[in-house]
Amino acid sequence: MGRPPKLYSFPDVENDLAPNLRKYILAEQKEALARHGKFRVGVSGGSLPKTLSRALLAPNPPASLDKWEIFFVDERCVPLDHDDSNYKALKNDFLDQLPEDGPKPKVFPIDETALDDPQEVADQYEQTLVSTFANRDSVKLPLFDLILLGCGPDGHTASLFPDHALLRATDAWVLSITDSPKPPPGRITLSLPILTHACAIAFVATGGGKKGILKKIFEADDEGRALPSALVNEGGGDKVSWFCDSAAVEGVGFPKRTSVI
Ligand SMILES: O=C1O[C@H](COP(=O)(O)O)[C@@H](O)[C@H](O)[C@H]1O
Repeated sequence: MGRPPKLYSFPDVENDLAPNLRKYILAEQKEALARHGKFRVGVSGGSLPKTLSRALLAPNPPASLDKWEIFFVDERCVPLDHDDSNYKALKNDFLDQLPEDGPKPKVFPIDETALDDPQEVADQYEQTLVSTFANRDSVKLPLFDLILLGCGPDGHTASLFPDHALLRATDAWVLSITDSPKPPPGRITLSLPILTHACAIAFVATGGGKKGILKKIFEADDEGRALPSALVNEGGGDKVSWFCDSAAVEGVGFPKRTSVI
């Protein structure tokens, strides 16, 4: 690996990982606000929203939350109130837990009008990105301030799955998938180049169910190197940080850090 990612390992999610993730996110927020007065964040579904809320809600939500713009790195093509919806997970675990009278982020869910046509959902979401990011960068690629990713037990991240043709897609910002190996089959996802273009990229992977796959990703042999999460490591280099607990990194030989400075 040229510019290796940072691998953080914490004994416990609640007491160690969450406060360090908070410190990291607030540092990225500070830099983003200094750069352009906004904090544009891409979030995942799965287990991420729960850990995010542990990190951000206590002792109090960030004061500048009204400067946050939250997008989804991937979404399942289901109604926003469906249990499989990544938006619903973020809403239940984080948005609905914010104090009523406090600042609120601006959130960009998918359009629900064409859920039976994932390509249409992807095109609409790409248009959302185009209109939001249009004044920056001359928009060759949207520049997220922070991307927060999960890593599935098979090494997938966002809705980019091992060996899938979407891993080679470079033209569109938002891609559709109709044969996701993990249900539901219809989904949209940011493409790999958009993920790795971000200013900062953080994976959150916890629990013993992740340990085998993290070993493969960080050992990066032929099989491991080709996994979607490993491709983010390769493309993002030292912009990438992994927030893991001891159970997830057991047996991983890669150098580990124990605290965000
Ligand atoms: O299906 C998905 O899975 C991944 C990983 O989820 P996790 O529960 O193993 O953390 C998630 O990052 C992605 O957003 C989601 O759609």
